[in-house]
Amino acid sequence: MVMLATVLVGGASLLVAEHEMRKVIAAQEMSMLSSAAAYLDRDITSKQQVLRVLAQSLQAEPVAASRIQGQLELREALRDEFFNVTAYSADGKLVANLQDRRLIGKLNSKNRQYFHDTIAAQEGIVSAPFRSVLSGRPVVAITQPVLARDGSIEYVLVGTIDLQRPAFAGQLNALRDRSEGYLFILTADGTTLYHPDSSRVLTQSNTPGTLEHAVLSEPDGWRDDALDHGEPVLLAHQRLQRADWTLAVSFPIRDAFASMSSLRWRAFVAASVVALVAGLLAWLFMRPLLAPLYRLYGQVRAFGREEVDIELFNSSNPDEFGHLSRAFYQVARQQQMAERNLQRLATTDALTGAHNRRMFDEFFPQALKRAIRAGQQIGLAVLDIDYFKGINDNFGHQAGDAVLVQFADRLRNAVRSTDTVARIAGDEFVIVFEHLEAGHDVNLLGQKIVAAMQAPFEVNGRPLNVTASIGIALTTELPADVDKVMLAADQALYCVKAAGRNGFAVNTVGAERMLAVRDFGAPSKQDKEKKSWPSSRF
Ligand SMILES: Nc1nc2c(ncn2[C@@H]2O[C@H](COP(=O)(O)OP(=O)(O)OP(=O)(O)O)[C@@H](O)[C@H]2O)c(=O)[nH]1
Repeated sequence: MVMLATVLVGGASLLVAEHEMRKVIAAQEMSMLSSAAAYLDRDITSKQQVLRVLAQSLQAEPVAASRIQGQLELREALRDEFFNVTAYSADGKLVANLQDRRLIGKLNSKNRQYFHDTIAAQEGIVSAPFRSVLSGRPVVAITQPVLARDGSIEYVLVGTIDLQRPAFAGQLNALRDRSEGYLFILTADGTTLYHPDSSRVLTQSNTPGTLEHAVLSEPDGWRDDALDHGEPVLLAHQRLQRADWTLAVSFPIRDAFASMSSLRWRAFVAASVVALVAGLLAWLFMRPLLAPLYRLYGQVRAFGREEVDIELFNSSNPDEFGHLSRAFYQVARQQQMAERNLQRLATTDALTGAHNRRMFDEFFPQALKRAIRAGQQIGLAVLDIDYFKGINDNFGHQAGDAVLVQFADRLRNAVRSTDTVARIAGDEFVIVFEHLEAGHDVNLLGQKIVAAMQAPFEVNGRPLNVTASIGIALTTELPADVDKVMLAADQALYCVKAAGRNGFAVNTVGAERMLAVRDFGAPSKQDKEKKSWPSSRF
């Protein structure tokens, strides 16, 4: 992350720097072009001035055509300013030639464009570039008419500039202090007037997509998305004032940013090294800080495998890991309690608080297995409240509920804490007696329960006698299965009911006969009362 961030920030900074650098280079090139354009403007003006002075002197003191050659040769400034200077009569005949007087009278320029333009304009012009008939070199002509006293054109003076003369190119290139890229000059119609590649001079191109078109179609300025022979270049251009020439510079981006590319690479390497070292140091620094987090993670996983207790997370550490551990402790504890609550609701009878049928069905087979492993006897009592329907019918359903609650309480109080009381149906309860030693007097169990019901129950604020029938099964021989134990207890219960209720019977599992039935004999006075409860269904 640190490395990525460093490289991104470094890359973005270099991009911004490159962008700014382009602007700086473009500004430098534009300023150079302005200087070069001003220089050329001054140069053209100065050349025109030299011709104008000559023309004025010829107008002031008219001379014969044959004497003009002498006039030209007298003026040193003409040789300094021009490649050659010629003079033509109004009909185009060569009357003077500074370079070679032998050609006088042998040439006629009346069909040359610059001659026509000068005659038509009646003033000096700067011509389009053309190949000189005299020298065979690419030249530009600067003309100046010499007027007769009547105002007509008597002669035309023509000064030519050799476009490939080292002085011309040298002066321009001297203005540039860069070796990358090159400078070139175009005329308005796309003719190349100057180019370092001399074969390009006098060629014409102005089709869209070319460098020439890019230069001529836009106002003075620069752009950095032009292509010069497929190579991206920064293109700057500026028009002259004295001629319809445009100076332009093509500057290869690759060269311009050669130093930048190497800088970019070095910056990338440096940033990578710095980021690596920083990342390593950060890791070394963070590792001991994060160690408690890894420890906590291991403890949470161990807790998930139920290998450690939840209390392990009740940390007193005042740091972030302590907070995290305690937060986990609280959440896990709440969940544990919610689960326990759910478990309790699922296994408890909502009315009496005794265990319910589901709990009994799970619990009893396990209790049997435990007894088998311990080699102990196990007892199962099935209880049914006598004439309970009559209680509901005569005293109301709420009274029946109150009896059930009190009945369950009395059962729990009558047995040991290791014995389990459950309500398995309306008025049916069971008690599982565990840890019974061999020879245990089971009658005592039945008697204890019967005795617990002796005191009157309290229903609607009034005493009510409630009795129960109890069938007890005892496993004398192990193993014994659940169904057999239940059947033995049910048989015992049936016997008690058949004998008139309010008593208990004990049955051994798998035995042919009943072990004992406690028979209360004739129904007591209370039993008679119960039977006399007014109920059609009773
Ligand atoms: N109040 C109350 N009554 C219930 C509840 N569950 C079941 N009962 C009622 O308990 C009565 C049980 O009736 P029986 O099975 O005929 O038993 P009994 O009247 O005690 O008859 P014996 O067992 O033969 O003495 C039914 O009337 C049920 O409607 C309960 O949660 N609350």
